[in-house]
Amino acid sequence: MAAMAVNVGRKMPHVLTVAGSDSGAGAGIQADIKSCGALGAYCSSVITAVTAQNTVGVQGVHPVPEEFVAEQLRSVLSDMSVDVVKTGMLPSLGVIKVLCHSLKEFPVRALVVDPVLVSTSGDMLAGPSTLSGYRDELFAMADIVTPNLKEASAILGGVSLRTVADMRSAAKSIHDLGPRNVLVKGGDLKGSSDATDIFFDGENYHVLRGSRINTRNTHGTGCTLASCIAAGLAKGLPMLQAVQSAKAFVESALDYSKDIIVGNGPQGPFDHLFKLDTHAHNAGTRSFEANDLFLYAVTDPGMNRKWGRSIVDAVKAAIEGGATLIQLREKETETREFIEAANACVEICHSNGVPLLINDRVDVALACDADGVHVGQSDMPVQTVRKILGPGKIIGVSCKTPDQVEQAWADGADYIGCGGVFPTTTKANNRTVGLDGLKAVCLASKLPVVAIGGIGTANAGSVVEVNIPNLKGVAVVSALFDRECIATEARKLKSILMESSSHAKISV
Ligand SMILES: Nc1ncnc2c1ncn2[C@@H]1O[C@H](COP(=O)(O)OP(=O)(O)OP(=O)(O)O)[C@@H](O)[C@H]1O
Ligand SMILES: Cc1ncc(CO)c(N)n1
Ligand SMILES: [Mg+2]
Repeated sequence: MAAMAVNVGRKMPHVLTVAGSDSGAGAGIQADIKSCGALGAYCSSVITAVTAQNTVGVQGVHPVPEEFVAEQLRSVLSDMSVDVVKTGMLPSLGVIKVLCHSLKEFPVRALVVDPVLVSTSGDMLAGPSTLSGYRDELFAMADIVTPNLKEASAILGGVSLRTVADMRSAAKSIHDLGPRNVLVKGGDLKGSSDATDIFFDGENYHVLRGSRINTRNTHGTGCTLASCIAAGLAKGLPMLQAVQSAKAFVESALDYSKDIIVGNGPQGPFDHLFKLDTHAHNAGTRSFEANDLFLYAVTDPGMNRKWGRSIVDAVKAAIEGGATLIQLREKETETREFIEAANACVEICHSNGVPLLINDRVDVALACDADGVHVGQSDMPVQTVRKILGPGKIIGVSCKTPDQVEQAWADGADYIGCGGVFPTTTKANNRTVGLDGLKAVCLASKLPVVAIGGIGTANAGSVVEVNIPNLKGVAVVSALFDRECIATEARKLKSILMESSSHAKISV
């Protein structure tokens, strides 16, 4: 006889969201799944409508037939031990009826109703009959209802809500419609310097104050808040605590994401997964800008020995003279000494806002938390470096040909070092590509390019005059580090680059 499937193990807190899909993924089902995931709850999803939506607005709405919403509800509720149901966009009275029917057949521990009526862009997300469905059917079953100001006003027949006192009386009136708790959200309260919501449990009012984050990235705050409340309840929090922690989550997510750029419209999404390790890692790392390549200084142990300088002193002087990026290229230095110097250089570079890269040695870059690594064609493959360093670090690759450039881009590099442009004594047996080779590489590259090899004050101008937009700078070794005063040479070189680039397209 076949054994019955028996579930032994851990039960995940489980939220079912019954909502619409947002193709832009900042709100709707997508926000709900990300929010629950971020808080450690499992989130299943019954889709009530598919919207064509972005950061500009809602371009189209395609409701899912009511019978098929019913079928999805049955599939999930009959099998998956849902703790809490959270609702978002319910496009018709029919869908509300189907949901109420399913909840009676398969009761859950709590019901969170976000009465989505209009998107922030002003587009209708619910039909005219929906409002009566909420009032007459769903609210009585709800543990909490979370209208924003416009929704609260619509639910109450169009009363105007302009102050926190108005929000209190709205919360009371909506409570009279049957839900156990009401949260009137003040995200849209005009002229408010904080973000105040009113929570009413039928007896007490709680004024929930938050800091207002100054950002355009607020698309989906309402969906996120309601999902976080649902996740909190699924994990066993009492209602007020679930609401308070949900509000704190939204505030942190908005703050973390206040400058992210996704889409060109007036209301961008935010990053629900900001607490992931990968994100924490990125947050501390300065993002790479192509202009960092402008005056790129590469250290050389032989030259430092010759002039009696430490790596750290050489780096300080290069930065003082205006170097925009430092690469430590220490082929012969002992690992212990290399790491000590690299740690000191990271500090100096970061306090001056200059990125520090390590040549070839991924282990040293990790050990000192440098900004990235520069590798040659016979060093560790770029894909492997990327895997080890993660998405936030800078990876540069030396390339001589368009094929190598294409490969570097496909493997996830951030910039190309092209050379030797001119003959050099710094690198033995290195084929010179010339200005023509440099040009071919720049034309083939989707990534920014820095020219390297035999470049100094005498010929830097001719490099700039190659005049291809993604040629972003020159990398130098001897021209700085094999000179008596590094800072003076760096200044001279920088002014030549600036002067030539004011005629060409290369720019700071
Ligand atoms: N700029 C902001 N800074 C901090 N908190 C905010 C901000 N905007 C909204 N909030 C908070 O986010 C939560 C959601 O409120 P909001 O009024 O934005 O909902 P909503 O209009 O339903 O959102 P949407 O429909 O865009 O998903 C509330 O707790 C609110 O106080
Ligand atoms: C699908 C969907 N649900 C809810 C909202 C409210 O933010 C939206 N914009 N889109
Ligand atoms: Mg909303």
